[in-house]
Formats: sequence, C-alpha cells, structure tokens
Amino acid sequence: MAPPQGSRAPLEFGGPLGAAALMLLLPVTMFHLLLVARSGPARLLGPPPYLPGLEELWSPWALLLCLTWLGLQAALYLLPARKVAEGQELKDKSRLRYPINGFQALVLTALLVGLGVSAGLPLSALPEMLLPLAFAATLTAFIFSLLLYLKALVAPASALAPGGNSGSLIYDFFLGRELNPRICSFDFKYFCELRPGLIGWVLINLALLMQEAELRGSPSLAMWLVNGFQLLYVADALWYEEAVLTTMDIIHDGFGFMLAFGDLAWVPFTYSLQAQFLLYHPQPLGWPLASFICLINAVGYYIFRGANSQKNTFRKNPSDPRVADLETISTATGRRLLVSGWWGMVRHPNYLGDLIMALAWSLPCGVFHLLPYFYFLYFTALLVHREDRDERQCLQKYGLAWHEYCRRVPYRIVPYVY
Ligand SMILES: NC(=O)C1=CN([C@@H]2O[C@H](COP(=O)(O)OP(=O)(O)OC[C@H]3O[C@@H](n4cnc5c(N)ncnc54)[C@H](OP(=O)(O)O)[C@@H]3O)[C@@H](O)[C@H]2O)C=CC1
Ligand SMILES: CC(C)=CCC[C@@H](C)[C@H]1CC=C2C3=C(CC[C@@]21C)[C@@]1(C)CC[C@H](O)C(C)(C)[C@@H]1CC3
Repeated sequence: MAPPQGSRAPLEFGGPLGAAALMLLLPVTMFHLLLVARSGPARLLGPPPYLPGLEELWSPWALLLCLTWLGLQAALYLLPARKVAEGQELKDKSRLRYPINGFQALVLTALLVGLGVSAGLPLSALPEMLLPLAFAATLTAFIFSLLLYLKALVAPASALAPGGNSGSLIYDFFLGRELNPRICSFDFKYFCELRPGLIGWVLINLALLMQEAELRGSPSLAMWLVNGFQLLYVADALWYEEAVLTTMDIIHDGFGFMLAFGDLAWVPFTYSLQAQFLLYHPQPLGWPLASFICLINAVGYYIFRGANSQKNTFRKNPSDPRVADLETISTATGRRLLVSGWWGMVRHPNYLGDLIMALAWSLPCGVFHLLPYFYFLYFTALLVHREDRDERQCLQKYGLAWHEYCRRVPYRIVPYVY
C-alpha cells in the first residue's frame, strides 16, 4: 500500500524487520519473565523452567475476565469528569478534548475491589491465573491492533501519525497508523495509556500481596515497599493525568501493536515482576535498609515530579509565577526552551527521576538475583532509545535553537555521565 503523500518519516525500531522481531520478542520476554519469576532458581538469563502448552495458556475465563476489566475501565472513563482538557494543536489546527477522571477511576476501582473482596471475591487467586490472563491480554492487544489498522484505512490523511505510515504492513501495524483513533469522544490511545494497564498493574500487585499474607501470615516488608512505591507511581500518573497529553506517545506516535500490547499486556504483567518474584522468593529486609530504599524512591519521585510539573506548567503558561523566573532560549517556532531549573541540569531530568525510582523498586528484592532488576535494565534501554527519538524530533522542530540548548545543557540524562 502506498504511503500518503508527504508523510514519509525515517524508519525507527530497525524498520519492518526490527518491528517484526519486537512483535515476537516482547510477548516471548513477557512469558519468560512470568515463568521464571515462579521458578526456584529465578534466573533471568537461564531457560524457562518448562514450556507451557496451549491448555495452560488459553482459558476462556481469563479472556472473559480481561474483557470485563476493559469494559469496567471503559465505563469509568465515560463517567462525568471533573474537567475536560484540550490536547495539543493537530495538523488541521483543531484540538481534541479529553476527560480528566483517571484518579476517580482508580478510587472507584479500589472501592469496587474492596466491596468485592469483603463479599468473598477471591483476589488472592489471581496470581495463579497470571499466565492465561497475560495470554488473553496479548490476544486482545493483537486483535485490537488489527482493528485499529483497519480503522486507519478509512481515516482522513490529517488523522494519520507522522511515523506509522511507511507503506510496510508489518511496520505500520507495529507503530500504528492513526494518531488519535476515536469512536465519538472515546479516545482509545489515551484510555489505554493510563487506565486498564496501570490500574491492572496495582491490582495484580495487591493480589500478590494478599496471597503472600495467606501463605506466610502477613505480607513481608519488601512486598509492602514494592506495592507502596508502585501505587504511588500509578496514583501520580492518574492524578496528573493531563500531563500525559504532552508525552511523545500522545503527540507523535500512532496507536498500533507497540502501544496496545505495551499498555494492555506488558505494563501489568512485567511491571509487577518484583511483586511476583517476592511471592515465590521471600527476601529479608530490615527497617534501616527499608528506610534507605524509601529515601531513594523519594529522591527519584521528587526529581520526576518536579521536572514533569515544571515543564507542564511552563508549556501551559510561561508567565506562571512558578516558572516565570526561569531562564529560557527562544526558538523559531515561537515556543521557548527552559535552560535553567530542572531542565538546565540535564536534557531529560524526568527520565533521571524515573530511573532512580526504578532502582528503588528492585532493591527490596535483594542483590542476589538479577531477575527483579529486569525492569531497571529494560527501562534504561527504553529511556535511552526514547531520549534519542525525542532529540531527533526536537532537532527537527527547533533546529539551531536545539543545538544551542544542547551546548548549554550538554548531558542527556545523568549529569556528568551521560
Ligand atoms: N514507566 C514507563 O514505562 C515510562 C515512563 N515514561 C515517563 O513519561 C514521562 C514523559 O516522557 P516523554 O514523553 O518521553 O518525554 P518528555 O516529557 O521529556 O517530553 C519531551 C518533550 O519536552 C519538551 N522539552 C524538551 N526539553 C525542553 C525544555 N528544555 N524546555 C521545555 N520543553 C522541553 C519537548 O517538546 P515540546 O517542546 O514540543 O513541548 C520534548 O519533545 C517521563 O517522565 C518518562 O520518564 C516514559 C516512557 C515509559
Ligand atoms: C517495550 C514496549 C512494550 C514498548 C511500549 C512502551 C510502553 C510500555 C510505554 C511507552 C510510554 C509509556 C508511558 C507510561 C507507561 C508505559 C508506556 C505506555 C506512563 C503511563 C507511566 C506512568 C507515568 O507517570 C507516565 C504517565 C508519565 C507514563 C507515560 C508514558
């Protein structure tokens, strides 16, 4: 199929071959992690303990549960919102509107789950179903991406993403053709990015904590820390939901297999890896070390939130008193770039904070296994690659001004290191 005129962008992720490899590698990695986390040696780099047959992966109940979960989150998305935010300006100069009720969805889900558990809902049985649930989520993501691809065939050219329209079926299916696929006001990408996967992740963590309590009398301190840190991260994402409207995923990337699988399967089933590991491999953790790990998480969170809020405040209103005194450089587009405050320290201070938190989430699992550090390693690779993509996009947008910013702020993520 010929790409629409004027939409050729350089291929990313290694082109069609890279996209095909990632489409295979990502689900395989997810299942590997799920299997290894419950095995005795829990070796990240070793073979999985066994290869599950289709009868262990496929369960109509798991698919039903997965679809019910999506339905519940979609219903919560459609509830009246405390605010409706406008997104960035699109190619046709219009702006889309987004409901801001993600935190409300988290609280209502917590209430429903609380009611369910007190009425006898066996939440602690969930860890036993992780394999079939992950399989159902992968299947759902695959079918959903296919429907999104077909929907994009009839979308107007102005609705297409800058990247996912190369003309290669595999590549475009992976990256996503349409920028903001919607039915009426229901925005699929925005919905998936923040709701089912993120809230599903904390629910899986909670189920693992409850199962640990059943097995050992009470949850371990390490399990509490992992649950607490990750709940803070998810609650923060939903509290500051509007900020997601300025992320690369919403502004630049189409909605295809990468994000559909990432949001619906990868996030809940691999980001809960530390809690999965702790259920099967309890780790002793004393209060002094736990306090130190809490401090690391707090430092990471402080940088992450400070940097993200500073940029969002500045982008919304550069004269806001909280950012008005910061030094900036002008660009030909009329938008300015911050060169002091968090954004004068490194070019991606928010990534630095996120990485420090990622380390704090693994440390409660001890230092004798590499497996719980998978998230930290994967996340480092993801952010280094993402930073590189963002630099290229900023260079294209801001040209000489971006070179000047790089001269003034030479380090990318870690001061004096990278
Ligand atoms: N947990 C997870 O799995 C993941 C988490 N994340 C997190 O998501 C968050 C968002 O990340 P992401 O969307 O990649 O990128 P950013 O939020 O860092 O956004 C990058 C954009 O910010 C603007 N910008 C860059 N430098 C400046 C500056 N000096 N002054 C003003 N604006 C600037 C540019 O856009 P413009 O100028 O057009 O406004 C640039 O394109 C991060 O905190 C990241 O850590 C990301 C990926 C995965
Ligand atoms: C390897 C793979 C499967 C790639 C897909 C990547 C996705 C998992 C991530 C891309 C960007 C993300 C963001 C978040 C979660 C992971 C994905 C979807 C995010 C929602 C996490 C919470 C943060 O506070 C955030 C809102 C800033 C963040 C946005 C980007």
